Amino acid sequence: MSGPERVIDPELLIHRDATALAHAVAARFVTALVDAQSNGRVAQVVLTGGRVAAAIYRAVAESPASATIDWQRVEFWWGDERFLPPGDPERNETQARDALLNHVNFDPARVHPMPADTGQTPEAAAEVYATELAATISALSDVKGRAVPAFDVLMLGVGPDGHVASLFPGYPQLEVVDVTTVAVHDSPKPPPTRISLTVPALNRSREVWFVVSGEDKAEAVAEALKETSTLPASAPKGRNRTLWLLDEQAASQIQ
Ligand SMILES: O=C(O)[C@H](O)[C@@H](O)[C@H](O)[C@H](O)COP(=O)(O)O
Repeated sequence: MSGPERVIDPELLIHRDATALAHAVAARFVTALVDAQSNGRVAQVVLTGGRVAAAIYRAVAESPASATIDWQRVEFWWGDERFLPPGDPERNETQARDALLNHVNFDPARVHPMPADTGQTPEAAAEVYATELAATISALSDVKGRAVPAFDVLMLGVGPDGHVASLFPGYPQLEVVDVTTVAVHDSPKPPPTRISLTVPALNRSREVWFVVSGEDKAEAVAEALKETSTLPASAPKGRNRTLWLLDEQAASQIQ
């Protein structure tokens, strides 16, 4: 029986604007990967979709410091995906390849996109991903039997409704705890069909980074930071650190 998990208070870092945020998170991302690799690990990162994430990926690709990363020893996962045909420009995988992966010397065997729609159901695709993920976040545990983090950095955008990945307020997937990956139908954010990691899977990371920009997110950010919040964005917590990486607009309603 594992003891109570330490409660990690969220840390807020507020940046002048979206551009400053993207470059600051890119610098943090580079450092986190270099630190993981300096500990002899393959750096395990979980990417997300959205405009803020895309700006961060571009800033990483443009950063001279990213040359200090051994990109062959970075393993890429996704926190969620739009269930669309392979190569669809709306897929988070396509966005990440265009903005980052196609500019670095990654190891294809270490890039794990969520399955595209090739005729199977999103449920079957979610199961395929859960199996692929299991090899990495299987029953790894420490000497006291506690599950240990599988990821070094897990990045999450936040929607105006407080969604993260493809876990939306009031949707049943938010409560799922017995599997790591689920299908989502009728998403309020188009496109409607998606695949998402569940909260327990999102929580298997040393660090969880919420990357949020814009006035339209300010209410969701302020709400998610309340102890009593039930928003999806209030659920993911890093084992070591939970960072809210914000610009001033997104932080403007925090009490
Ligand atoms: O597939 C998606 O759409 C994303 O995973 C989603 O969770 C996104 O990160 C947020 O909606 C924030 O998006 P923006 O950064 O574009 O506001």
